[in-house]
Amino acid sequence: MDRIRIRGGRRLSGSVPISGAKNAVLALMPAALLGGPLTLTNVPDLADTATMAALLAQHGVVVDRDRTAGRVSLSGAAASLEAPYDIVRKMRASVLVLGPLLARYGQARVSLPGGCAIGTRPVDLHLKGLEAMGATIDLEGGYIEARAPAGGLRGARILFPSVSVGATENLLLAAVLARGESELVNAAREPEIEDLALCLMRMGARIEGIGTGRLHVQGVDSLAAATHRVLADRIEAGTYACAAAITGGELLLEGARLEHLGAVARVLREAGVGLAEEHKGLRVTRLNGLHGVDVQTETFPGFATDMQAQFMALMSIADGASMITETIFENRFMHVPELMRMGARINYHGASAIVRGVPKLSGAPVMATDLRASVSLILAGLAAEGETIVNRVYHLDRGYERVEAKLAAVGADIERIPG
Ligand SMILES: CC(=O)N[C@H]1[C@@H](OP(=O)(O)OP(=O)(O)OC[C@H]2O[C@@H](n3ccc(=O)[nH]c3=O)[C@H](O)[C@@H]2O)O[C@H](CO)[C@@H](O)[C@@H]1O
Ligand SMILES: C=C(OP(=O)(O)O)C(=O)O
Repeated sequence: MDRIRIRGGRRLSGSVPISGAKNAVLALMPAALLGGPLTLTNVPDLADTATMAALLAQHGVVVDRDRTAGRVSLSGAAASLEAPYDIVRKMRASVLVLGPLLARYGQARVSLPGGCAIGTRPVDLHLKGLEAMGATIDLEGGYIEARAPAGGLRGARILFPSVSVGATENLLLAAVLARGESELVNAAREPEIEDLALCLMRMGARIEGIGTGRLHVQGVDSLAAATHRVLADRIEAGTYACAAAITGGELLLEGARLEHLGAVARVLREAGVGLAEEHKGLRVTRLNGLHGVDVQTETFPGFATDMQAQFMALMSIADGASMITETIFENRFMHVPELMRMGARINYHGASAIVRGVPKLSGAPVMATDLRASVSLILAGLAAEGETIVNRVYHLDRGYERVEAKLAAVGADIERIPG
């Protein structure tokens, strides 16, 4: 297994190209099951993109992927309507093939994704929404067995009792080919959903209310070919913003958009980080000292749960205390004991952690159990005195394209040690 070695204490400066968003591309690629061909550009070269490509290929979609150019073309009809356990267990977003398969082919058999390190993550809202559209769902042998009524899925009014990014995406993907009108109420408003809706519109879908919590969809008979550029990854951008801040540096995040950071931008500014939108992207500067700021994770435009671990690393060297409350996932503090091994002072109980800033962190061998936890340890390593070795880098490779190369290019002393 690869590891990453960091020798901390270097101030970062320069430009970092922000890749296409992992969480957008994982919802966009399954749209190819609805029609097409679909060509996506600005596709990040990630383990998760490769997993989604493999899943679609085993469904029978022809995947033409140019990793260097960041382009994926997806064409052809599905020959298999089954998403097998061996692929779904690697990546929960695989469940996003369910809505499209059911809408276009009238049936699907998709492995239940199960929980993961950050929480139990059920898919009940996805299934209830599809049932409201007339589908019959059985859970059998660890699989979701779904069947549309004769004549196909029917449009429906779906009121989400709580906001779910994945359920909104799955039901939007299903509603665009359902008969009649659908309304998704209390839908997630994350920028990745707007990106999915815009791509579906390019393919011929009829959607109103894009960017709001209420999506109206008028089903159409078929979707046609389209080309769509994946939006920039706001979580990668937020992560590099923390890298600039934690090293006292300045970075231009090429392609990043301030409006997509939501509350992350406000909180970073309160902490003493300068953010300015420029023609090429977002300039991030650590102004003077860093101050402790309290945050609570929320759905967009609130503070993203996917930025919580990185912000905690930053707060670990701020002046004063910061209370960080995780409201989205029940077990998303696995970075805490590892940050503490590097000298961070953190107390946590239940969903809240109090971080009392220390003047210096010290390098240590550390291990992470999920994607954002891993990158928070890299951030801590950039600021720490001495050497940090981050183990289990495969988590990082799910969501960060060439992280060590991007950081080394702006002055970090970082390298990958092949395992
Ligand atoms: C590939 C992708 O885009 N992943 C993102 C997506 O995950 P994902 O789509 O899985 O997250 P959701 O928004 O669905 O989950 C939010 C909360 O709702 C719960 N829930 C969800 C569905 C359901 O049917 N029942 C239910 O109870 C979840 O357990 C969780 O506690 O949004 C999360 C919240 O912004 C991000 O952290 C993930 O990075
Ligand atoms: C939790 C995340 O992703 P996923 O939903 O793919 O596990 C993430 O991107 O931080």
